[in-house]
Amino acid sequence: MIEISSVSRSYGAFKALDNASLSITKGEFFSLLGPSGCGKTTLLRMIAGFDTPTSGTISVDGQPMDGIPANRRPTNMVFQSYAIFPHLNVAQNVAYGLKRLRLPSAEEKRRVEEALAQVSLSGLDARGATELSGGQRQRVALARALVMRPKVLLLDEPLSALDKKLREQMQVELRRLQQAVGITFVLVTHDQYEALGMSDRIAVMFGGRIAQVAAPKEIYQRPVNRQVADFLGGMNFVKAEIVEENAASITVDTTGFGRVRTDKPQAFVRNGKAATLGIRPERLRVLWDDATSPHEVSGKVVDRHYFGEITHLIVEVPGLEKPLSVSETNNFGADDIPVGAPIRLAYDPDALVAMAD
Ligand SMILES: Nc1ncnc2c1ncn2[C@@H]1O[C@H](COP(=O)(O)OP(=O)(O)OP(=O)(O)O)[C@@H](O)[C@H]1O
Repeated sequence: MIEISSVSRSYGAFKALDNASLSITKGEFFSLLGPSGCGKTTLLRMIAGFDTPTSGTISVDGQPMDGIPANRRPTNMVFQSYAIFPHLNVAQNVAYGLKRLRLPSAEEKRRVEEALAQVSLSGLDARGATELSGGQRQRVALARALVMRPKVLLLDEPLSALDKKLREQMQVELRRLQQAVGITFVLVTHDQYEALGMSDRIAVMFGGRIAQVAAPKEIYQRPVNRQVADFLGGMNFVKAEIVEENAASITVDTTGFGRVRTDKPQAFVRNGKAATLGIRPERLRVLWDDATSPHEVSGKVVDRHYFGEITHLIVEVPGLEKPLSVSETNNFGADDIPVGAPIRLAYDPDALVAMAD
């Protein structure tokens, strides 16, 4: 559907995007995720036609986009700032782009109503654009893009202006909307929860380069390197040495977790013998009383942070350079474990991931 082939974008000597290649499938909800300045907006703008690659090509539906202006592309963009016209009402805002198509007025009205229904704004046609909540403004911006029936909807941090509750609600709605209309969505975000929760696949970017492209679970559980692992949430890193590597798995030696064989993450490229073994804090579980596990480490609680439904325990384990961070639910009383207490932790070997250094 969208083919991005060796695309770079330089501003003077600075490479905002460095040789990015990517295939986005028809009907996919695809996210570009990365920290500020990693080049994700630059890539989105080039798909939209608001910017031009310095080298490389972008095709949509098999058609190269070189030289095709934004308004002639089968794409439509929803901006972070909404860019809603304050002097027009809701229906006029949504109809704005349609004017150029010179549709019969009944047909135009029908399409506006359809788009408003898609974003759950039916009945607000006559409302002034300034008389809307943040969430409603966001919906108008979406309806205005959808009414053009694009093949691809490009969304540049569309939810970043909303407060947390509303943002979470809109994430669910946006995902539902995408599934209902079946249009390919490409979303730019720096919020890992947003990307994990909404996407079919995610491209994680750093410094103008694509580090990993995979489904949310794969990205979260099998990050290719520490940078990706870190960006997607908490991760314990343990020093490791590669003893064997084949097409499907990697075997590493560690202190603390011993010799571990893990599935190989996609696009794993080793750099000598040194590697890192990672385990997410929620994949370490407290072993209570006499419970045992074939896979356990033991240590001492050195700090504790309470977060309502969960507690973060910081556990020093002999032989490990850094204490382990453990995220345990408070169902069983993790919030009552005192600092200084001895503790045993169980883990599933499948939760361990070897990463390139
Ligand atoms: N017109 C421009 N001239 C010079 N540098 C630019 C220009 N546009 C973007 N850049 C630089 O290119 C890099 C990538 O910018 P881009 O907007 O793609 O980042 P981003 O990942 O979307 O970040 P953010 O989340 O902050 O928007 C940044 O370092 C930015 O300063």
